[in-house]
Amino acid sequence: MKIAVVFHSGYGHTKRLANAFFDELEQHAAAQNTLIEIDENGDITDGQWSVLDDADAIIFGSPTYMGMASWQFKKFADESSKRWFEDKWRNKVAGGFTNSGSMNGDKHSTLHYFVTLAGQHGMIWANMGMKPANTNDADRNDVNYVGAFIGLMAQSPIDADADEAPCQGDLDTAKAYAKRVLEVTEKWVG
Ligand SMILES: Cc1cc2nc3c(=O)[nH]c(=O)nc-3n(C[C@H](O)[C@H](O)[C@H](O)COP(=O)(O)O)c2cc1C
Repeated sequence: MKIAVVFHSGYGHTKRLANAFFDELEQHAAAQNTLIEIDENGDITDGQWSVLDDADAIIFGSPTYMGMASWQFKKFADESSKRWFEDKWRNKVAGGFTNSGSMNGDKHSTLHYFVTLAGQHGMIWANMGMKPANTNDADRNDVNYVGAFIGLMAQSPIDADADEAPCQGDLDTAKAYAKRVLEVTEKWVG
């Protein structure tokens, strides 16, 4: 099972989330994983494109900026059109995560964009497969306190450093989502 995580992070908070997700993938012997960071110019290397082409699952990640994925992620997504022409990513598993300053912050637009991107490539979307923590007893550090079903959402206060946000609950949610991606990929790849 080959799982690739490709993400952008302007200031390190989304990278902290990506690292938590990736660390959980690495706990599973059956998975061969690669973490790919889109650089400040919106680029990845030819070797990294090859890793994506060879993967069974590709997980997209970006901060939410002005209600959408960052322009660097969008540049990467536009570049992926070269794969679209050849159906290179067809039937790979896809998933995605985003992080933003507000609890809501229009993160849904970013995840929806990832779902659309995955659909254009003919990929199979892996949702969260877990309940939100939304009762009276719920705590900010509970798994899926931000409460998304479609993909992973995290929140980082805008004045928090990247070594303190997203909070542990969101990092635990990233780990739970990594398990979900492993489960879906294993079933799909067989
Ligand atoms: C250009 C820009 C636009 C932003 N737009 C939003 C937004 O639409 N919604 C939101 O909740 N936070 C927004 N934020 C806050 C970031 O999402 C937040 O600081 C996030 O943790 C940044 O992640 P990063 O460190 O991976 O870049 C914005 C920040 C920047 C710099």
